[in-house]
Amino acid sequence: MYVAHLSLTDFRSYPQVELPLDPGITALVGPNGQGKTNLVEAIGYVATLGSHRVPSDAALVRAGATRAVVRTRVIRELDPGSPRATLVEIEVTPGKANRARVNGGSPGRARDVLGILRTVLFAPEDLSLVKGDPDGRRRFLDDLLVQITPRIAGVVADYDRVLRQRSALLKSAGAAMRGGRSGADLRTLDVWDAKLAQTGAQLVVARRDLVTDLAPRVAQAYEQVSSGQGEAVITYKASLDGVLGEEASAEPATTELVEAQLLEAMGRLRGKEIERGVSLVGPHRDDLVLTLGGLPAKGYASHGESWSYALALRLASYALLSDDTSAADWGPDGEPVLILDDVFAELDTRRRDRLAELVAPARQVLITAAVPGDVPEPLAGGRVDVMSGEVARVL
Ligand SMILES: Nc1ncnc2c1ncn2[C@@H]1O[C@H](COP(=O)(O)OP(=O)(O)OP(=O)(O)O)[C@@H](O)[C@H]1O
Repeated sequence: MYVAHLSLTDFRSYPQVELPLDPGITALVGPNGQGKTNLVEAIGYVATLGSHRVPSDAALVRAGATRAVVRTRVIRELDPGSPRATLVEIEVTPGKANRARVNGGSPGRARDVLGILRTVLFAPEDLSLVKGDPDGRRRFLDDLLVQITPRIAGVVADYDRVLRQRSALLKSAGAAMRGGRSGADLRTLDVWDAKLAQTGAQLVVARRDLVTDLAPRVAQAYEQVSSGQGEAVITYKASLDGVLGEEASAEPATTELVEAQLLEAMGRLRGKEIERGVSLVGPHRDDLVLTLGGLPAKGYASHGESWSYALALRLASYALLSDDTSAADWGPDGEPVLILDDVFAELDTRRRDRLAELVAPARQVLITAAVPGDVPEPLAGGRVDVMSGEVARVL
């Protein structure tokens, strides 16, 4: 698939901009702060309903405006030689539920457009996948899951809601106990335990399966990027195992089994959870463990190795999505749009050339760079200059 057109209204620095795009390679080039990343961020938003730079939507709306609109025309080839265009329009209104329209139809839930466009975006922020806290790695897994199986977005949203409500209840149960009262809160807690176990189990199983599929691709991508220096191994570490012991994940992870395990773990932790007012077990406490040559990447890997690892995670995601022939909701041609935001300036020449070689054959690659010379020769395809909110194709 590829994006044939991007149109933005009041998104980031752009009051209005139109950007026609071709398949193949496009480098968006211009000095710092001119709006290159804003363009690719918008394309990534259509695929994931999130920004790779900020956790909430507020900064995406142009200062002074109340809502932003992102429109893309996505082309997907259902059969060779028969491309189909889908127009996706998302209205971003911070503080309210975002709305989306497909092919000019009536507005619906934004979540319903997930699966139409797939992207894999690699950016300097990805270094935190290796060096940062587990929440970034959990989001990495969930974003990828949603691109493969869009309905998982509903499970993630349900889990977050249940988690918030259960935590509130744990706090009030703790306060009641300290005040010498008990009763109603504990009975209600049983209901929320069941809900947390039910939605949490779906997420844990989906993530574990995803990591199983991703692991060999990460190992291969790391080897390619680093020219065979060090073995990259990824594993899913469930917080359940910390409560029930490693044998909890020894059996094949069916949803029913994990649901029962989560319930048992919550039962064991109840006193502690009430005391602390937080949910201590479940996918919100899990992690994706990254090791390099048998050592944890976080804390041991060098800066360059951490970069290669982050890149390997993205290239592996790209390979997985490209190989996934179920291709979300509407047929084949699921190869995602590959976005490389500001990355070449950060890589040494060897890694730069290696990356260029690996991504050059992709269906559509969008690159941002402040200096044209940072874009390696094999990727010097189409160029768009970005300057003061204007975009101009360089012929
Ligand atoms: N919500 C917003 N409203 C108005 N302007 C914004 C908003 N968010 C970001 N900007 C502006 O957008 C510009 C940054 O754009 P962007 O990050 O796309 O730059 P860039 O061309 O990728 O730069 P660099 O090469 O430094 O990465 C900044 O000038 C910033 O002030």
